Amino acid sequence: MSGTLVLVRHGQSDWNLKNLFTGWKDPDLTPLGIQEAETGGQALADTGIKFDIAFTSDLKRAQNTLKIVLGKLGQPDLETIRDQALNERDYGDLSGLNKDDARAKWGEEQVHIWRRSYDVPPPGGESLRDTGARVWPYYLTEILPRVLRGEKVLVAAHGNSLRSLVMVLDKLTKEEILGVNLATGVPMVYVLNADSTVASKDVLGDMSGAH
Ligand SMILES: O=C(O)[C@@H](CO)OP(=O)(O)O
Repeated sequence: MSGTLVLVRHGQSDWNLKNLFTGWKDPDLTPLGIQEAETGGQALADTGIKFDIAFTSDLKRAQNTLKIVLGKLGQPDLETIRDQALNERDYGDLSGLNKDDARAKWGEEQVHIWRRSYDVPPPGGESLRDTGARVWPYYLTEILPRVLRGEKVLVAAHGNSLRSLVMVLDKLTKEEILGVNLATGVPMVYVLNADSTVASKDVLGDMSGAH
């Protein structure tokens, strides 16, 4: 039996708009972020999918994205599990700083390494590997068993917490994950085989503008 796993990054947040490192801070969606969640939700609704359960983080930009998507799906009361295991990567001392100011201070390359490398943590924060070390066990114990039972599972979370999952699902190397950026509000539909490998991946939107 194979199940379906849909991953969606939250719509644009207020701090995405202000170009601030966010991490575990808790800004809400902007009007554009609301629109992005609506567009992603509509794209999912158009596939005719009905979910058995949803997961989200402890942060309101992901929770509110999920709420909007579930509204579009006509499943506003779907059972939802919230867990901080799915939170964004903790940006440590960079949280709240402007990304361009950080580039001016530490250099373009260093900031890119902090943002996108696999194993270099930002000062006082989590590397992608550290993030994966909490996301992946949660996925294995709470999410994957349901997918393998044939359920359809929706996960609304964050750019880097989802990159840590995508890295493993798509079998990407440390070098390959450096170039991966997830667009806000664009659902990724994975169908998994019974052995938990990926049978197919369908991206319902445009990832090319993500940065
Ligand atoms: O600020 C953050 O928490 C993340 C996601 O918006 O930023 P980045 O894309 O730089 O990892």
